[in-house]
Amino acid sequence: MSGTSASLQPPADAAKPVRHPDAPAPGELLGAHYGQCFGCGGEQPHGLHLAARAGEGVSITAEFTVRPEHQGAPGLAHGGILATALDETLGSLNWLLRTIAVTGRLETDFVRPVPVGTTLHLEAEVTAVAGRKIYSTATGRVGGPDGPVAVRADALFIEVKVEHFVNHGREEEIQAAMSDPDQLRRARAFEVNP
Ligand SMILES: CCCCCCCCCCCCCCCC(=O)SCCNC(=O)CCNC(=O)[C@H](O)C(C)(C)COP(=O)(O)OP(=O)(O)OC[C@H]1O[C@@H](n2cnc3c(N)ncnc32)[C@H](O)[C@@H]1OP(=O)(O)O
Repeated sequence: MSGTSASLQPPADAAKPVRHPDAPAPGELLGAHYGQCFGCGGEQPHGLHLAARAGEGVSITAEFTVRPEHQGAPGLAHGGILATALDETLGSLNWLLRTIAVTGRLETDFVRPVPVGTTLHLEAEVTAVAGRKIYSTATGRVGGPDGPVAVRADALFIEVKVEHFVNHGREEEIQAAMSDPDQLRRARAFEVNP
């Protein structure tokens, strides 16, 4: 079964997304926005280590290989992990808009089981923007970028100020992120939404 709830339908006056002039070029790897991020961080041993690449327009491609620590049923990826991979890919789109945003709603269809060892080929794009609301959609395919769809999602991200993280995040991680020597990650965290 698939379908999208009313809150994921952009309003009639929604705008087309506009790629930021300083967005990474198509084909360029985005890198992690935070080393400890479970989705993309390289310092997170059990994380997904998802590698996202800028596409044309406001689109992203990404890959994630299911490891044994990502199982739900024996030999199969946990559904929540697959939803995380979709969420992370969708979240990466916001860097192409140069907007900081968090997931408000994520609706996921699980179409096929995904065995351990499989590489999930993800594709996501922003479909519309209405004020602070960013509407986007993603698929994850198996067997190659043109293989059958195993998972798909529609999402609503909401633009936030950096204070969202500073006010709600645990102090020690916020301080560490603020002094991250990686200039690009600092820029993604602090300069996109002054
Ligand atoms: C110092 C270190 C910095 C680090 C910098 C890092 C930067 C890069 C980090 C990115 C990280 C990526 C990782 C992957 C993406 C996550 O996983 S993000 C984590 C998961 N998400 C969250 O934790 C969000 C938790 N929720 C919230 O904080 C609040 O509910 C929100 C989403 C900010 C919204 O609250 P709000 O700002 O008060 O906005 P609100 O007025 O309620 O809603 C605004 C509009 O959105 C609509 N809306 C809000 N929620 C929903 C919903 N669930 N369903 C439908 N509509 C909704 C409202 O109806 C409203 O619509 P309009 O009335 O304007 O038409």
